[in-house]
Amino acid sequence: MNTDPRNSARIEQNPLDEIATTAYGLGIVFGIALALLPRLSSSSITIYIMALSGFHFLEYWSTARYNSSKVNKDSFLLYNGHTYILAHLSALVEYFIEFYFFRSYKISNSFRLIQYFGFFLLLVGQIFRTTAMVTAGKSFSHIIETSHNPQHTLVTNGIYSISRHPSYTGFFWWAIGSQLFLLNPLCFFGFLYLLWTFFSQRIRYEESLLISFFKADYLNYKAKTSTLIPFIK
Ligand SMILES: C[S@@+](CC[C@H](N)C(=O)[O-])C[C@H]1O[C@@H](n2cnc3c(N)ncnc32)[C@H](O)[C@@H]1O
Repeated sequence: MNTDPRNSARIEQNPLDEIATTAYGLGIVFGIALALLPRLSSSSITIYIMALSGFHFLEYWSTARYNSSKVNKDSFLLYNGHTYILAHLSALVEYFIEFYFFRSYKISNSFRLIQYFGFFLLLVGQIFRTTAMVTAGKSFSHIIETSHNPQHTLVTNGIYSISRHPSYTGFFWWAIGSQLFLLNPLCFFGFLYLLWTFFSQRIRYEESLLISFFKADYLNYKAKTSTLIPFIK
């Protein structure tokens, strides 16, 4: 058993009432969406809500399980900035407006292939995201580390040998896939633009720090591993 206090979750950063309420709330949202699944003429919105609720639960769970010293009430990543909340609200608004005015397009069989592809991206995105958090373990942090701490080692194995930034790649394709799945053309392009801009800047900044921490080791890793986000080398 690991008794090193540096690896333990800090109780003052994890108010148990808040953690329990948040997890319960996410479970209720998931459960309501699941119960509505067979009752609606289009199931994509309920599956999207289940995927969103599952995503936020897994963010806390994988941090708590594999990176416990860094877990805190914000690890659910529910308050991920105004743009993030606005993006999901826009997706819901677009979906419902189009469902109201162009119902036949939203439930048409002609677009099934796009939806299947979107669902596939959503699923693969979630697998990349969670696997990255599990693989990186203590080297992972929701906030970019600006100084090198001794527990932070360079991770290049497992999913990090497939993509240099698997958690970002996963999040990128998850979000793009969700808009294909919802058949939301406006949010599809909006998400694509916002996410690409966000991740290209974040990766540039994160890598400048990683190079200062790991020097040639990171440069070698970078030279042989792609990001799997289009046009981000
Ligand atoms: C939110 S995590 C994202 C990790 C990675 N960019 C990804 O997408 O899987 C950010 C932290 O991970 C660290 N990090 C990124 N790539 C890493 C790697 N290959 N090995 C160790 N730490 C890494 C960064 O220093 C930063 O503090």
